[in-house]
Amino acid sequence: MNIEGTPYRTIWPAEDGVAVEIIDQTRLPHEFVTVRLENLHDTALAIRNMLVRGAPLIGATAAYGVALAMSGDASDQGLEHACDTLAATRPTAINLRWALARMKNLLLPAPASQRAARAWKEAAAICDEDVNINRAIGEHGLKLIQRVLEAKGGPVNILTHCNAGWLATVDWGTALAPIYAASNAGIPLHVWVDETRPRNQGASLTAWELKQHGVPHTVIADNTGGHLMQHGMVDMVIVGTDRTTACGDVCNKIGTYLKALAAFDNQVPFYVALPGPTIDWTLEDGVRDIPIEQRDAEEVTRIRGRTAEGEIVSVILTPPGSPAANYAFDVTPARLVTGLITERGVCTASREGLLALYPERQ
Ligand SMILES: CSC[C@@H](O)[C@@H](O)C(=O)COP(=O)(O)O
Repeated sequence: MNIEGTPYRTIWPAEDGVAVEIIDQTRLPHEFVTVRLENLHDTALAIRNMLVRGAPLIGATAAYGVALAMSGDASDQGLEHACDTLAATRPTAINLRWALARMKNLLLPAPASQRAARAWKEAAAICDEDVNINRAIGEHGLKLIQRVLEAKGGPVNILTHCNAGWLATVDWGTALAPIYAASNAGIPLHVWVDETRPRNQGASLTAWELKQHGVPHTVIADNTGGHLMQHGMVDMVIVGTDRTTACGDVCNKIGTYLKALAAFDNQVPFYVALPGPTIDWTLEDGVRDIPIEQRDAEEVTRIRGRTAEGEIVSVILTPPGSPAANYAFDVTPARLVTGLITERGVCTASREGLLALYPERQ
């Protein structure tokens, strides 16, 4: 992705080779700031405080966190400590655990003297794989968008929730990858961007990305999607996911389930784009089994933005003393999902559908 003409990924090793650099996503869309992560502590804080977020990027960052930790203490205890610390940062996105398991399986049998070098190489490989996976998701999703174009003409109106774009991954994104592929192919399209309270990843991040790429879009309040669907103003929904079960239940940013219900009621196709590492093959029933992160109530009671004078401030929305709850994710049952867009193709949201694409998981 190009930012003002400069190609960027969301995470990269620093030039001096002893740190990692990220884009601080808490500062967007008002300021573009990069931050150096120097050690395990910095990395864990960056994930927990959501300087980096989005399931695939959390996984990639955790892999680099292990590499940074190995550069300091490459003992067995050092490795255990790094993996435990990073695993405790956020509970829902399975990519975090997937990346840590991959690093641990690689590093544990290796001599301590070789662990740091191997960890840096593996973290870079995870990042490169993520980019290739997302590019492939884009190509498969593009065909779905092309079909809508052929059926009804343009522009194709796509609704998305949260940010599952290049900022949520190393590059390209998952839900936004087909949109970028379609835009690059010259397909006329328009994206409805759910603001995605409480942290506003849609209004702050998705809108910013789409603007950088020149994709026409409109930010809407979270409750608007149902109305638009009733009036034929949404041709398809594409969202990302933080964890999808082996049976195709999809966990994603809070509010996704309500969009799926509205889409189902209005016969609007509801697609979920995901890389293989987001599938949790150990779980079946997503509503019952996926741990849902609960974050600080202040994310609900306050809102952050820029004043007319250019100052970035946080203001209070609620009466003093009103309690608030902040469930960060919800689960959309497979029966509401039209299809899963993966790097290996599109399948039904079902065990059979997923196994047809990932037969090695039989
Ligand atoms: C490609 S990212 C898919 C999901 O991670 C995304 O939709 C999402 O819910 C992100 O949540 P966040 O809390 O911002 O990390």
